[in-house]
Amino acid sequence: REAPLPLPTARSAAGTTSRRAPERHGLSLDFYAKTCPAVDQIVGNVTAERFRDHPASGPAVLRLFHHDCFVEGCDASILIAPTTGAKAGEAAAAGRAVVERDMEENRNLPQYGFDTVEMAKAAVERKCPGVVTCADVLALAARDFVHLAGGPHYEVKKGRKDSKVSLAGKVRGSLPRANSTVDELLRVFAAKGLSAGDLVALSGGHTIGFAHCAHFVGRLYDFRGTRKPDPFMDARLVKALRMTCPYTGGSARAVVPFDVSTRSSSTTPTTKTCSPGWASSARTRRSSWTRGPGRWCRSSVQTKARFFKAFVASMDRMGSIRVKKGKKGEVRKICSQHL
Ligand code: HEM
Ligand SMILES: [Ca+2]
Repeated sequence: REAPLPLPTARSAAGTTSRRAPERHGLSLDFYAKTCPAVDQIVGNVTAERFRDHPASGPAVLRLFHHDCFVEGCDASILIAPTTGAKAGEAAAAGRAVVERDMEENRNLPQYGFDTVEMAKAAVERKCPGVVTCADVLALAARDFVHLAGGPHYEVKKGRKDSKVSLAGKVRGSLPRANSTVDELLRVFAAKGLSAGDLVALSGGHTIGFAHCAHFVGRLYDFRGTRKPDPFMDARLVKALRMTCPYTGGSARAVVPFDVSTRSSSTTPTTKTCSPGWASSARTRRSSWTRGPGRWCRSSVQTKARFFKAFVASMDRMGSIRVKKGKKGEVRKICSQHL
């Protein structure tokens, strides 16, 4: 019997560095107490309606929040509209992307995620014009959808300013990729001040949502030139995924839910978090944890309560990355356009 691994709980993750996110970044729960006291509720009305009419908005918004915070901090830089018209032609001709959304990493972020944030922001603007930032609306909406989808509820600290720029050049290397090794993921997270514990907990975001077949089809049929599936993947999972994702001739638009049912698997957070999403990158033998990435993952999300606690703490840390204050930022009126 192997000795139990240290658990990457919220406390140990925070304790590994001197980070004290909330105070350091000056975010607070009552930031809009005087200027827009009902902001949580106003956003909540919109997210509840969107979840009812268009549930896929939930994962879309959660992912937006992640893609925002990892590139230049949580400043709504991801929300600036992609290049269109003459400028798009010029940029394409020069082989150059302009804003973050022009980059390949962000191209398949679903439009309904952006629309949802825009709707929530419009509702807030009607009640408290020019006060609440898009960055804060995004943080609140992401929180709402986590809860609506059956996850934990938590309070969101506010006070983030919106960015004055959105630059395509800042994207490369800032976001984790589907084929990153664990070591690469750890580096990307560390560069944002996030620990291995945060990486595991936040991967729980993949409890909801969808992935395009292209991200993993090689692992289903020809893992690293072996003409066999990835040996680290559960055979039932491979079978289930192959039904949606043929090796050739499939639709580039086909997606599968992260939380694929393998029938005999239970629906504990352990299975959900550590299965498709985790198996994907936690397989490399070169990593320090690889003697049992699954085991490491499983041990940290053993119980729902523990996983929820770690997830909430890590969301708070992710939501505090490089927050802009004062004149360093703006309060946009429409999230897709700078002032
Ligand atoms: C740990 C490193 C991560 C990697 C390698 C990763 C990778 C991916 C990939 C490849 C997809 C599928 C995209 C598509 O095919 O359209 C995806 C979707 C998603 N990711 Fe991540 N991601 C990571 C971290 C996160 C974090 C930190 C969160 C938020 C807490 C998150 C939330 C989501 C959500 C909710 C979706 C589904 C989006 C939808 O259905 O519209 N991811 N991710
Ligand atoms: Ca950003």
